[in-house]
Amino acid sequence: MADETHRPDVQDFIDLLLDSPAPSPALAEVGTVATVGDGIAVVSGLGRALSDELLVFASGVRGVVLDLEPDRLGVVLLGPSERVRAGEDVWRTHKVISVPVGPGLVGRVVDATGQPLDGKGRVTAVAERPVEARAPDILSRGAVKRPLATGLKAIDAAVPVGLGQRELIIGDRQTGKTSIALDTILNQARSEVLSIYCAIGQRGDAVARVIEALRESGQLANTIVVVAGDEEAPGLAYIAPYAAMTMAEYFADQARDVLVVFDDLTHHARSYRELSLLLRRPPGREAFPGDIFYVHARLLERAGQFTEDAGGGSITALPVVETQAENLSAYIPTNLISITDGQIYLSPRLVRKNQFPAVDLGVSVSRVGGKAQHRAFRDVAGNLRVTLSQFEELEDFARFGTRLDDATRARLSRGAAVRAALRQPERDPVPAVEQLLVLLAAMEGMFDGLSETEVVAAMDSIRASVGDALTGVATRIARNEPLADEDRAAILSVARIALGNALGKPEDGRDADA
Ligand SMILES: Nc1ncnc2c1ncn2[C@@H]1O[C@H](COP(=O)(O)OP(=O)(O)OP(=O)(O)O)[C@@H](O)[C@H]1O
Repeated sequence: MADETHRPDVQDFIDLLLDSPAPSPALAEVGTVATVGDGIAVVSGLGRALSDELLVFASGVRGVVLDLEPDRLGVVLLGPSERVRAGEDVWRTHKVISVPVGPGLVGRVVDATGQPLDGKGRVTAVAERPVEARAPDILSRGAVKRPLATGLKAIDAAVPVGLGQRELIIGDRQTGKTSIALDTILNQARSEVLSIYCAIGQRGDAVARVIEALRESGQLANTIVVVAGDEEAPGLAYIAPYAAMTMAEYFADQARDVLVVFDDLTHHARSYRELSLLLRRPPGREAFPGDIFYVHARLLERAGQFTEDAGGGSITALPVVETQAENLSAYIPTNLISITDGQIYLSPRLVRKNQFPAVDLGVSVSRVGGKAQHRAFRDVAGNLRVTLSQFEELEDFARFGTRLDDATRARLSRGAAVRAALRQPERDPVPAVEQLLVLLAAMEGMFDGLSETEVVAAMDSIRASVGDALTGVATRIARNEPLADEDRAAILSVARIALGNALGKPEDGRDADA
């Protein structure tokens, strides 16, 4: 009897269900870590996860799905793998890996996920955008026709770079690759171009030096620094350049010109190779996975000059790649040479001669920049390459102690003077007018026969003498007009006086000597 009185009536049960708050179904897809190590985790039980989806581990580490297989996921970790344990839970986020974008990033040092590394507090973002994006189509692209001034005589005169171009900086270790990229960023203090420096797999002290140089010059305020160091998870190094490109795209959409430096893609390729081998993808040439070309092509294809309809901005990419023993035909360098619109090759031979920047003009080329070069430069620098290549040939020949005729000797002395004029210390980008003055003076033979110290003194004096006399020339250069004969004459007369002052002799002192 007692049992019967306590048995809940079916109607009561239904009433209870109806009175209770409506059940809210929540979809929690949880998987488990099967194995973990070296920046990779294999996760099971998340059969519906998508490629590039962000996953969150119970330990707080995040990861990106790179491999989709029926019974397991290959996940690249974006944090230390030591924190992740086999057997721990993993959740789907239903989001692809994204980074914050917006003006709040300018002047900041952030990691590959956009989190601050400079201790200046949270980054204020306008939005979050996926790190992977489709490259703009052909109709959204315009011609590269505006110059990007690097402030380096050897580059602006002979291997000019245009806004929206992809120019590779290539060379052996310690040939000055980073210095060229950094000087180009420093020179943007004279322009409206916004810079992004993306350090991939570099030692902390090397990155700290770059940040210090940017801070000292005040250019950090106009630059975003994205860092994925060599001590961090290889997954961060892998996504860093894509994250930097996403940040650049935000500004290009607002019609801004952006310069992005990837320093360097050799480390990027190595990180991707490491991840791919750990994920047991089949290795190809030099053990790189088969899609390594696509990895770099889809990154650099996102750069360009865009039409008004597509935002009107531009993204100029300066990827850096390291060669070994000057082998330009190694796998990653040849891939990048074929993806980019030209390369600036830095030669150890010139480094040994203390010729900095060590740009080898015989091997360097700019496939589109010539159209973007200032017209004034085209006039002056047209013969530069020829003069230098003839000089280098003769220089080798003259080493045998052959007796030389006067014409050959004159050519040698002109070549040596022009090469000396291309020298430039680090962190000292030169404005266009000053470059023109120095190059015109050298090409006209004003430095012939001078010692190296004399050429340096002469160049300093010439640069210091750019004043009111040349304002007209400066304006015409800025307006991209060619040099008139009067301009050349004005430049040469200013240069001649400056040269006389530098050598302690009025006018051209060498005549007085004779
Ligand atoms: N214009 C210059 N004048 C004098 N020295 C320079 C110049 N440019 C670079 N150097 C020197 O050359 C060395 C190498 O420079 P840098 O670090 O830029 O080369 P890198 O090729 O990027 O090196 P890494 O292989 O380590 O990446 C540095 O000691 C630097 O001070």
